[in-house]
Amino acid sequence: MQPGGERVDGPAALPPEYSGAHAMLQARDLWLTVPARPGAVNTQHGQAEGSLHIVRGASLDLQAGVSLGIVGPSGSGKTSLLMLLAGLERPSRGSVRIDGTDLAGLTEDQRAQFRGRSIGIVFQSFHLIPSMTALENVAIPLELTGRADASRRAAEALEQVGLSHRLDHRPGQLSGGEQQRVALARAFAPGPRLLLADEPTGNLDLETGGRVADLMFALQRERGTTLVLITHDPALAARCNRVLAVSDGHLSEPVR
Ligand SMILES: Nc1ncnc2c1ncn2[C@@H]1O[C@H](COP(=O)(O)OP(=O)(O)OP(=O)(O)O)[C@@H](O)[C@H]1O
Repeated sequence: MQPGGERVDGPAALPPEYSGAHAMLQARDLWLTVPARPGAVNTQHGQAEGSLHIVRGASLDLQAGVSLGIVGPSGSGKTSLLMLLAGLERPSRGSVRIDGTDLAGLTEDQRAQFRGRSIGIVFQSFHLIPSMTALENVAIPLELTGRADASRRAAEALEQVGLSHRLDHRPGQLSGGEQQRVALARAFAPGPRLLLADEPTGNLDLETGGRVADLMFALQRERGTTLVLITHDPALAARCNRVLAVSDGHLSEPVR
């Protein structure tokens, strides 16, 4: 990683507060270091036993409304990096600022509230609550952030992903593509400034995955949401404004 991190510029018509030096998402020298198993020799990075550096000095600046694809081999640290950006993991070193808020300055509860309002997350395996209907799954984050009209907004969000005829279906009664569309509705419904997507098409066949990706990019552009997309698929990553690669915990320009 170059000193100062990777700068990813936004589209031409950015609001003034997010142009220039004001990055919407700013990660600085992020490290995630965990203890290696007692007695285990850490050969992964050729270093002494005792600690495992899963993310190693990742930095980036991302302007509002920009999409960034992150590629890299299995086990290289992509999901771990995303967890740091979401504030779901605490960095061992470094900082994450989103819309000017330093995640380290928030308590656990404040971070959860902040995430609920400002960050949408989409996972490979959907992570819907099986006992709840599509409508309830989408309404939950809205209720948690205190929206009085959660149910109406959830219904609108499901309509926007073409699922107004599936409001009362539980995840087990939905196809994989439909479940991921529910997950997209859930992620976008609170109007997040940042969407973090971890292999959102990884559990879907090519055609269904393509349709889910089309929908995700359409919503992202329409809402001006900043997107960080993790994927194994170079073609999907290439749909983003910019692509970076993770290798052995390092973030860098991908090798072409
Ligand atoms: N809390 C943890 N403790 C120990 N090792 C961990 C922890 N979290 C992740 N790892 C290890 O760090 C490495 C990176 O994991 P990560 O899930 O970030 O990779 P990835 O690039 O997302 O992989 P994949 O593409 O297969 O999902 C893996 O070897 C994983 O086993």
